[in-house]
Amino acid sequence: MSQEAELSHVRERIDAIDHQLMDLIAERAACARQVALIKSKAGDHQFYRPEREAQILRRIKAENPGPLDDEEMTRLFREIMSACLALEQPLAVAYLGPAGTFTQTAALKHFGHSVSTVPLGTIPEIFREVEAGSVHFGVVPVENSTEGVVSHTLDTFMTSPLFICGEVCVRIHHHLLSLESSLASIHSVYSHQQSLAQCRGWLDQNLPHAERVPVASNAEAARMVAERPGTAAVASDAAAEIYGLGLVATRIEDEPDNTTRFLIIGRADAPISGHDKTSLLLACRNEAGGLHAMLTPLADHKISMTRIESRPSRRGVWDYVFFVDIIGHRENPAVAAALDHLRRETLFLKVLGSYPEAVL
Ligand SMILES: C=C(O[C@@H]1C=C(C(=O)O)C=C[C@H]1O)C(=O)O
Repeated sequence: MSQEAELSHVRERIDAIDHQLMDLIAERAACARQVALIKSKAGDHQFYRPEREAQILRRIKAENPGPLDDEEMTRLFREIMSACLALEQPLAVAYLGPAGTFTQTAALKHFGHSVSTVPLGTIPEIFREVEAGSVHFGVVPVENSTEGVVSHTLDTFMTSPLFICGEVCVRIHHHLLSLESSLASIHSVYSHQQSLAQCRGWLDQNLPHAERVPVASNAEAARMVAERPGTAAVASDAAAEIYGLGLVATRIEDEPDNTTRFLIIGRADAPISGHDKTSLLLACRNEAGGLHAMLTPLADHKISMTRIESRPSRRGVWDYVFFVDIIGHRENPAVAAALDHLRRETLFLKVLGSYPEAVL
């Protein structure tokens, strides 16, 4: 067979597969519509089901036959589900803007591209809009593998009635964006203070004399730099594209596997998915053994803790509060028993939410 004939044979096969795929996706979308009808009839307006989506994505990952890797395969299914859900209920998701931030990347990674993303200026504003019901969910950064905790997010949870209903991790690559084409012409570098910190080593080495200017977000830095010759921003390639900037240097983060974890916040948490986490806010007695007494119930019920963070309470009543993440859903019997026990051992316990462990 000639190369032409061989190619056209395989292409015919691809066309036929695409046709089948389209029919199957359309059939899937019709099923999602049917689900919406059944839910509406029962007066259930919870169209978005994070636990069900997590289960589907986990199954896709487990059954993926290759040659596409798990990340690619789950990403494709993430988008199919996102489009199907949009037929049931178009979701509005607030994130820390402006357009082009890593928080927007996190929102799209978690929900897929069929949601509308709403940029807001500050973390407390995101909480307020979700509370007010003007958006369905919010996405906020909570911790970075190099720089640690995003304290603003934790502090906002102390007074918020909202729940955590999901988590998503994004690999962060920082680039140096500018109107200039050489490092020698750059006298100031703008970015969010976390990003400046994540690139400290590179900046010390390559731009030791440039002033570092912390601003509200990386994307805001890119927006400002687009109007200021002689400056540069540390931000994402999405921001470079949106604000028309060139990349003077790429991947300038000090840690190659620099990852940020984001939380999805909503007015309710998520039902059991089978692989869940629970986030807690605790205050213990300010006395010898206080912290020990707080952790004993977790150990007694064999609950693993994945994170513990202390923050000044800023309320005067307790000196410090602790943010603790544990494995398991609050409705799992062992977790429920540990929480009962914890309630007796601590001055204050608030369950910030149970939610599926990140799949993507
Ligand atoms: C179809 C449903 O509703 C939504 C859409 C889903 C999908 O497309 O698979 C999954 C969960 C929900 O977010 C459902 O609840 O099963």
